[in-house]
Amino acid sequence: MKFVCIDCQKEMPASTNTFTCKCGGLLEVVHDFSRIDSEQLKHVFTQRLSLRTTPFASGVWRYKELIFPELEDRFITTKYEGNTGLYTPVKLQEYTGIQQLYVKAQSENPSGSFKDNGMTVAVSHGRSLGFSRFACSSTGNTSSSLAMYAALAGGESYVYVPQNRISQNKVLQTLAYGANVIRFDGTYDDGIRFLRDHAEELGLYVCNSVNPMRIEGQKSIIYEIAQTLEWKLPDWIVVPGGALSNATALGKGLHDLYTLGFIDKLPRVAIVQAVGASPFHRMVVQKLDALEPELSPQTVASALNIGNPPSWKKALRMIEATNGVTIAVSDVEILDAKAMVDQSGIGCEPASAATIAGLRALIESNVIDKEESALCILTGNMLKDTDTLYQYHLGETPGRFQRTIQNSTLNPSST
Ligand SMILES: Cc1ncc(COP(=O)(O)O)c(C=O)c1O
Ligand SMILES: N[C@@H](CCOP(=O)(O)O)C(=O)O
Repeated sequence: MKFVCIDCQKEMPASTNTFTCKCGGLLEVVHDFSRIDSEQLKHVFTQRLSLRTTPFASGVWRYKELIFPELEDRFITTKYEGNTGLYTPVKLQEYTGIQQLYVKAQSENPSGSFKDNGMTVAVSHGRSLGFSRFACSSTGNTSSSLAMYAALAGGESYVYVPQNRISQNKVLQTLAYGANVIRFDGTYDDGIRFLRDHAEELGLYVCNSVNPMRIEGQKSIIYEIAQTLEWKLPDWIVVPGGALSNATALGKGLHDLYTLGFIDKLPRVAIVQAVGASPFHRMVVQKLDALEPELSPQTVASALNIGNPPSWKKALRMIEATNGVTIAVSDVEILDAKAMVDQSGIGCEPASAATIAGLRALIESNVIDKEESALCILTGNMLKDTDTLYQYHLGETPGRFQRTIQNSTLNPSST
């Protein structure tokens, strides 16, 4: 395993805490899979499904050979993440208009979001390099996940969170896990810039998705989906787009599965952004040469409040490789889709529901045919942002699927 710069192709050992090449490009992990026997490995992955308490019971470390084969098991910090539910909710099928719909509930991860798939690998990599101080810039989910794994590893976490437009619940979850929470006036993008410039001098191991080990962990999401579906993926995979780590990891995982012969066809991918934070979508539809950052991203889906997604080049490569598409949806569309996800019994936070809103819009505009099959990745838990829930159902936020609380005198005739 080595790190390779995606811009100048310079190679470096994977035993480094520097995730940006001298030329400014992001690094990615390159494995040597030439000695892998895919059929035998499939068998091993199936056997590990029945494990309960070894690291291989994790839905990430089950695939260790494809993620971080060199890691000594004593460095693995795991909460048995992954192994999340794959559902086929009729309500969402009807709402989006597609005939076959799957949703993958990464919200069922231990800290409540998809970040755990990546964080277990980043923290384990950091530990193997001798780090015990971990850091991130975050809108709240990365920080909750990092705080949880750092605590589990007996280390310390330093998390930089924007003062405004993020969910209080996520900050509290982070704090409660014991993190050092540093609030600042700015956005996720400013925090990333700060860590890029200062993490090394502060002795901090950076756990954001600029760290290629995060991406290695997150690609297990598509491995797990493929294994559950007996290595046959739906026609479309739909992911939300903020910093674009989901999109990047999905691209890398699909590439692995296809080149190793685990799947014989690549699905198409749709990335859904929020209208108020959609620089990647704008770049794709306007065929711009480079991403033009959005200086003041603003969406109710606070996890998507990212104006300068670091991984845009990796995500673009994935869109090209899968003949993918991008779309932006409004806050109202996101909140109505979220209400439908919640009322289907699965539940998710606003950023995740962007996938359902996006799928619905792509079907309405005939980009996706309703006869095709699709899978939406639901990235975060519905209790991650109760302020937005309150505002939608009991406050002033417009929408179509509000529920009300009835007052009662506990008289049976009132039910
Ligand atoms: C719940 C949730 N959904 C979606 C996203 C956006 O995903 P990505 O940054 O990988 O594009 C985030 C934040 O990254 C998130 O926390
Ligand atoms: N929504 C994210 C922001 C992106 O973070 P990264 O870990 O992909 O760099 C968060 O939860 O902080």
